[in-house]
Amino acid sequence: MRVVTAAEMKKIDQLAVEQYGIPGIILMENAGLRAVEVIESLAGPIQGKTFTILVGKGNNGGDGLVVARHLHNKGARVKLLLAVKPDDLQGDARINLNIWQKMSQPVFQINQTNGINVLKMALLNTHMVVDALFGTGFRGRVNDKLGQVMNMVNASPAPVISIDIPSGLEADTGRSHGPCIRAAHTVTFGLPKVGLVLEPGATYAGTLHIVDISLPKVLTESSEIYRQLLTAEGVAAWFAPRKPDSHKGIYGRVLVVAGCRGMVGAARLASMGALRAGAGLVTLALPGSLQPVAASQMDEVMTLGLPETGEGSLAGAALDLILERCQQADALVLGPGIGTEPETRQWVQELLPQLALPSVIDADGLNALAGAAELWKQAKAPMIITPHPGELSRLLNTPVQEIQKDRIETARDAAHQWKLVTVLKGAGTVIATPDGDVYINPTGNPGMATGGSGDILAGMTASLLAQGFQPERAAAAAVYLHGLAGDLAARELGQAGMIAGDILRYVPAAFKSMEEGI
Ligand SMILES: NC(=O)C1=CN([C@@H]2O[C@H](COP(=O)(O)OP(=O)(O)OC[C@H]3O[C@@H](n4cnc5c(N)ncnc54)[C@H](O)[C@@H]3O)[C@@H](O)[C@H]2O)[C@@H](O)CC1
Ligand SMILES: [K+]
Repeated sequence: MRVVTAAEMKKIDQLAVEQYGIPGIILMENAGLRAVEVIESLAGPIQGKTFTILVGKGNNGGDGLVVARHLHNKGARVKLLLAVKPDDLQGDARINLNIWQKMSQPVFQINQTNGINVLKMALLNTHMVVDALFGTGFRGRVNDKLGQVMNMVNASPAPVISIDIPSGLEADTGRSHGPCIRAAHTVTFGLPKVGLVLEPGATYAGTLHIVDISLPKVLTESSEIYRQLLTAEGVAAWFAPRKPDSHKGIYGRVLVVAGCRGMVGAARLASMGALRAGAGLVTLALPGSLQPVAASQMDEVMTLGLPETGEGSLAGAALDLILERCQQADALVLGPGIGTEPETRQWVQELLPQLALPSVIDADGLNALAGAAELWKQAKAPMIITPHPGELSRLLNTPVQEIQKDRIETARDAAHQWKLVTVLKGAGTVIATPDGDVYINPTGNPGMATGGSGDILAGMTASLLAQGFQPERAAAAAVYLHGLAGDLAARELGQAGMIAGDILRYVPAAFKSMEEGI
């Protein structure tokens, strides 16, 4: 599903009206009706319930007026508060205000002297607050009076449902520059807006309901919109069912080059991540002295001990052996826990241009390339890099704050510049392709900010590469399923106490949940 900026959504709305002849007021009516359906699904029968509806002057307010009318018709008590003077409303929003007034329904104005008191009383006795103050046309910050209103609504115990986007939120960034509604639910129209899927906007929006308002599919599926939200259906469609006459050779061989003294766990987690994501065979290549312990911990993974330095990291002498093993593998994971010795940096830089199999470069593999990222351009096969903001900061020589300011465009630039799939980890992981497409991941939770979580992802990604996935799909599907495994683990165990091993244990359940979620 595509994810749009405010300008892109506005253009789609405009084309729907001007090119396809769908009257704007029909779109508004559909928006309001769909919002009422969501409200009904959350609140149960509407008859006799009380709703407080906050209405702004733009089309978002117009949607709120449609909601008010239908809730009233279904027997609700509706308290409608306007943030502006009635005469400030124009166009379709004005038409809907007129209809509401002709139905002899009262309109309260927040700006009148007793406006705040009316709101205070309303909030004491309401089942739900409908926030239709601002939509995608919002810019900057609200004035103090509206700020006070928003703070009162946020402090009220009644659940808030935001229309299209929480008021006060910037649709293009997911940030707010002042007070902002914190919704329990958001009903958004046609397509999700960027600000609803990036943090902190995603948290402000609560549960997201994406509803159809009859916009033509050619507009909502236009390939001009380069951002997509990963969904269970979308990801599941990339997987073919296992053939009855399967054998392990079909599901690919993964070579994991990982681990050093003190970081054998990273190697283990990456290897097990590859197996849990379905690879047929996984071989772990690691410093020779660590082989016995790794082998004793994992029955299902083959191990290969390689020459090591005095400090217990893979030595330069391992390079040829790694290249030899690469010839027997379908995909490679390079980097988890290989350490940061200068010798490591050297052999990684030598290895990279010689790689001829699809590879995932992670963790210390990335650190070894800080200042030498251009080497990627010499690789002979597709590559995926999986940096967290700190690692990308070292690769780009850009401060972390700059990267976090615009995660989508930063990842997109990196993917374009280096011609490889770039997975920028963190809340709302972004997967960018060299062609300029971007996937945004909605799964995952703060409990996954725990050592070893990324090693599992690297293994899962290589696993899908080995199973024949195109690099961008391997990366996107692995990120989605890894996050889902984390969500399932958190649901069972809580965020604070879960560890990487728990994420690993829930990877099979994540696959199952994705398949069943269709
Ligand atoms: N055909 C369409 O365009 C449709 C639009 N829809 C709704 O329309 C919304 C977009 O409508 P609009 O473009 O009218 O935008 P909004 O409804 O977000 O309202 C913007 C209004 O608020 C004012 N404003 C912006 N920032 C402000 C600030 N900081 N303080 C005070 N006032 C501020 C603007 O000057 C403008 O008058 C969508 O979010 C959606 O809810 C839906 O009705 C479906 C159809
Ligand atoms: K809103």
